[in-house]
Amino acid sequence: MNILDKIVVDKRKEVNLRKSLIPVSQLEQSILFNRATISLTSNLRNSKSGIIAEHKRRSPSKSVINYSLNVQDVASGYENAGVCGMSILTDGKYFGGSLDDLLVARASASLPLLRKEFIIDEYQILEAKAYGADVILLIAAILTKAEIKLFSELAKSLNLDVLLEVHNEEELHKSIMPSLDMLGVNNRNLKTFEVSLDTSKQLSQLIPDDFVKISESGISTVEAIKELQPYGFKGFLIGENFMKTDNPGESATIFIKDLAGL
Ligand SMILES: O=C(O)c1ccccc1NCC(=O)[C@H](O)[C@H](O)COP(=O)(O)O
Repeated sequence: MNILDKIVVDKRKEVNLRKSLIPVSQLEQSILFNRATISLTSNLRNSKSGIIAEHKRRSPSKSVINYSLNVQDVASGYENAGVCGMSILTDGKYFGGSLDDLLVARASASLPLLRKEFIIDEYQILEAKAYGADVILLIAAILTKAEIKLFSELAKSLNLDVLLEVHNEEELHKSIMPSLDMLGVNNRNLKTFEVSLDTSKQLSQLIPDDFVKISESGISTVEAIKELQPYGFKGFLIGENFMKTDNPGESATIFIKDLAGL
């Protein structure tokens, strides 16, 4: 079993429990459920930096990253830095996150918010909307083609953007469909946890131009972004590099200024 398999086993139990505690009708009554969403896809198309900054307390690859920050400060710091969007890990067991983190970020910043979650059930997409997300992540490695279609079409019907994540060519081939907005290549090998930008570079040429391309994981320098931009990447998802510091917003500000050559 690789780490994704383990996460999915736990996630199925968690989602079943959540469904038994909070019915869909209650999610639909959330005051956020009918809010107008903000498009990360449009922000990325019009941005020079393309930075999507993540809130990430811990991870399977790095263990503890930072438990001493509050989401409100991180979200407003990222917004002041000028990032295009914010990613919020809502998984508790492996990443130390929660749906409350998403709610607090929603109240603290007007950025497009990505619910970074291991989505295996339509219920989690309704949760994402009810807790203030603008974008959902679908991970090709844990979904069938039929599930990708069903989940992405549900998300679009709720005006949520859809980011589909792949690790290899096979996942990419089964996933391409019009109900996706963005295609993300994850540079982290989930068997070894090694990261290589070559994964993004190799898969980039197979991604049709209709989708905004995002490179995810292991990005810690401005040079890495400059290396990836010629391959057509418009978005760069950065977690640990900002979150390991005392002030992720300030780190993102310095990073974005460096990138712009200021
Ligand atoms: O980060 C991990 O260890 C991890 C392990 C298993 C599944 C997913 C994982 N990370 C989720 C992410 O996609 C990253 O948090 C995101 O791309 C940012 O990565 P980084 O900049 O390297 O923190």
